[in-house]
Amino acid sequence: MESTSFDALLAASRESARLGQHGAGAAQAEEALRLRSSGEAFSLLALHRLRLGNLKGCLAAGRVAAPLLQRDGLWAELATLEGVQAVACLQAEWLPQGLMHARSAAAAAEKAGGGLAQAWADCRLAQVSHQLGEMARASELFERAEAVSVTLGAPDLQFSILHNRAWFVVDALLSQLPQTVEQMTLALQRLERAQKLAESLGNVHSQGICLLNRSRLLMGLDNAAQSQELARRAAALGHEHALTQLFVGAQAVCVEWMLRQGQVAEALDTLQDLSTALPEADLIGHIELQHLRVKAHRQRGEFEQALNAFEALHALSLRQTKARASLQTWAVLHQDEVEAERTRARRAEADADRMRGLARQWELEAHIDPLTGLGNRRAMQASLPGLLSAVGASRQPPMAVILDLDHFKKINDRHGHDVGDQVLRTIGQMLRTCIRPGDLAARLGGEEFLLLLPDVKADQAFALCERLRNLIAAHDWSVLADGLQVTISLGLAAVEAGEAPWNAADQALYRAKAAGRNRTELG
Ligand SMILES: Nc1nc2c(ncn2[C@@H]2O[C@H](COP(=O)(O)OP(=O)(O)OP(=O)(O)O)[C@@H](O)[C@H]2O)c(=O)[nH]1
Repeated sequence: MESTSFDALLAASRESARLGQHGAGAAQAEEALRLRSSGEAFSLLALHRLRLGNLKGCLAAGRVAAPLLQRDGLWAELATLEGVQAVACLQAEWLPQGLMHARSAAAAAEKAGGGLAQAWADCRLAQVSHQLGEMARASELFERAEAVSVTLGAPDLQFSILHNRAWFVVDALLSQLPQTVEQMTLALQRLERAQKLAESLGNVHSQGICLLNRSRLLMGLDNAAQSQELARRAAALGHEHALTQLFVGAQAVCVEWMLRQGQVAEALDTLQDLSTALPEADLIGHIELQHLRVKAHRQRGEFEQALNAFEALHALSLRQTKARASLQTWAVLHQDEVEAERTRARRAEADADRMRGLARQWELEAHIDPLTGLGNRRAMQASLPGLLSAVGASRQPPMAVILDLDHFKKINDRHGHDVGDQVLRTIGQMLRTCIRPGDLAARLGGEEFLLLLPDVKADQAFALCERLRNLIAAHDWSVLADGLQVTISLGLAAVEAGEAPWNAADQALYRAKAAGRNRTELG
């Protein structure tokens, strides 16, 4: 039950990742982790948190996930996770760690084997290389990864490569670095291709960021009308799927357009609404809005307000620098926290293992007769549907044999209860050795045993009964007690569908007892 809901939550979180619905995906991964500690669930959580802009949370989940995936030899999953962490480090401008994670991704991908994991790792390494200013290396890696993604038909990887290559141009544009028309046009083409892939994948997050970045590039190329159209579509997607960063980014493009149109009052009103909507922690978003506010006041000649806005912008930038610096030291400072999380994860897993072990043992005990080690009545009832469904092929119902010790009360009375127990145990062993691998033997209770024999004709089953009866009668029981003799009576009949599947065998046994015992009767 628990494992079913865990598996379902994990699958749902994976599906949310595929569809770019990261708010829901993070909640599903967290819910799954409440049931069981799992490298895959932590890894999904890291991905969702990255997409939601929670970089610290992403890295925290990643640090717990990595050793679990490594322990289980899930190299492809580990490569993906390392790639996600590399991207988180890049977003925090923590390049050395980004490089480390990208290299770990490549190492894990090599262990995983197969071109796809390696191509993803190349893509991550390319992103880091670009950020480090190694443009030629970045292009080479991107091209190698792209060739693999096309050959293997991996549209999500293709999307990532196209989008990342275009993003470098958009990023430079946002940082007010001049870009050539050729660079912007090429980036736009890549994003158009990426957009088609995102649509075919049905991933709303990917579609949204494509629309947004296309609208930013179009603004850079002074194609305002089309830029507005795309920004509005991106904002609608962001609003519909609670992707706040997307929504605010797209609205910021609209504000930019209002400013170009001279609609300054409207632009300032919209900026106010956006600041309220954006979570305080989203510094990048607030900085973008504040940039626009400075621009708006300057445009209207409100230099004092522009100066105030600029000071606020400066304060935000300072906070961002501090946040980035603190994120860089965070991993070191919070080593204890991470360790505690790991210990908790290990303990939860050990607890879950123990509970699973106990459950298995209880399940087993509930079906086993402790005296003989044979199955009990419950075990027989549980295996009956399987036996009967196999009947279809052979068209022959299993034979049931009920076997009962003769005058067992006298044995107990004369030789003691312990000897009686020994007799029952010995009979259990004899039954076990006499039946074929597909046959079932159980102790129904007291001195009564049941055999279920699939794929056997009545005369063969009768012969087995007689062999057993003679074996038991001829056995040297005196090793257990002086003068001890044991015989059995057997009733044999085909298993019947319905409430009392071995009723006919029971009736036959009754006749065997009535006819003088130590004999087999066929029902
Ligand atoms: N030693 C021992 N005796 C048991 C166990 N379970 C049931 N018995 C005894 O088995 C005896 C069964 O007696 P009855 O039902 O009269 O049957 P019987 O003496 O074998 O007579 P028939 O079946 O008519 O031949 C009772 O005395 C029970 O106490 C057990 O686990 N160990």
